[in-house]
Amino acid sequence: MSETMFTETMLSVAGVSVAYGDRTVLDDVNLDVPAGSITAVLGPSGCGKTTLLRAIAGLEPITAGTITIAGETVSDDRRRVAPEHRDVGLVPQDGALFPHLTVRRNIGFGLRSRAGRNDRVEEMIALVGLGEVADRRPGKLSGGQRQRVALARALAPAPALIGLDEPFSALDAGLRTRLRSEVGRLLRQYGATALLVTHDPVEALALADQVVVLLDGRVRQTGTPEEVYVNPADDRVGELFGDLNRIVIDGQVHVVRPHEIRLAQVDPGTGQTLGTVAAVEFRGSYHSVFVEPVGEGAALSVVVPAAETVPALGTEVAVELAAVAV
Ligand SMILES: Nc1ncnc2c1ncn2[C@@H]1O[C@H](COP(=O)(O)OP(=O)(O)OP(=O)(O)O)[C@@H](O)[C@H]1O
Repeated sequence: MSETMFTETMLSVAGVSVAYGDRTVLDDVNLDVPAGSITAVLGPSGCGKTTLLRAIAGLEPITAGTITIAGETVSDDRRRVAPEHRDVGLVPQDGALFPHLTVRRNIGFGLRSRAGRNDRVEEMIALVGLGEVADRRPGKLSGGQRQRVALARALAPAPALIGLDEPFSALDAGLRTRLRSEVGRLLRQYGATALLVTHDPVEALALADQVVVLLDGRVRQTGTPEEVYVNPADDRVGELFGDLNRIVIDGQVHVVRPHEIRLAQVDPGTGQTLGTVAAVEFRGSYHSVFVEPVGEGAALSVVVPAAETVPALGTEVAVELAAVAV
């Protein structure tokens, strides 16, 4: 966890399974979300992320296990509390706003009691910074504005838990990054407890206190962003976060990230790992350089900052661990 100490568990998913017909899509899933924190469920398409969120929201029956929200058991083998009584706010993938209602009325939609409704709506509009477009309908908003309305609508009733389903996937790259940090800031400012499901490792690492890696309907690893990135439970988890290199130094195999190795001048007789530059891809602030090792092994992926010179294709280079390099 980050600096904050989380004590109360706001969401507990214990031994939960879900099946569609005779096909099990969630198998004995366990996760706890501490109050006031953000947990990301990360996994590739089809691993069961949306199903998990739907089960938590009460939209999907479970076949085994228990779901507890704010101390109340909402799903187990005997009971399934209706979605509207679960105290969960959902931000679906496409925002799912009501097209015929203004921003203001969309945000106020889930507020049952009239008392204080207007004040609450204005508070939410201010929180997400949509004052200037509050009387527009969703069709007249940008994608980023629509997602902020969806977030405000989910937050308005002050639910125990906010569930976000790939909330940035429909947005272009620049807006995605901007909105991601903005939503992270809003959730923290608000003290919300959130479960974010995503296939995007950057999103999970950037936003979450805790990352739960879901593969084929099973939790493969749970940890802080640093833990799952630096010490993946196995290769499949490691590969979710991008290139993994296996580099042999003095007969020992090191499994390292691209930024943990670097290119060096070939120094004969030193037992370096040698290879030739097989491909170079420009990635904006850095180049990804792929080195085909001499002898066996897959190409090594090395990060070279854009300000540094990139060797030409075919150049013979040495690859060494950045940590031991001098
Ligand atoms: N209503 C349904 N009936 C039958 N199978 C379903 C149903 N909904 C989802 N599935 C299947 O269950 C599996 C998990 O789907 P789910 O949508 O939860 O995955 P996901 O990780 O959210 O994927 P994506 O990121 O593509 O949305 C998939 O194989 C999917 O095809």
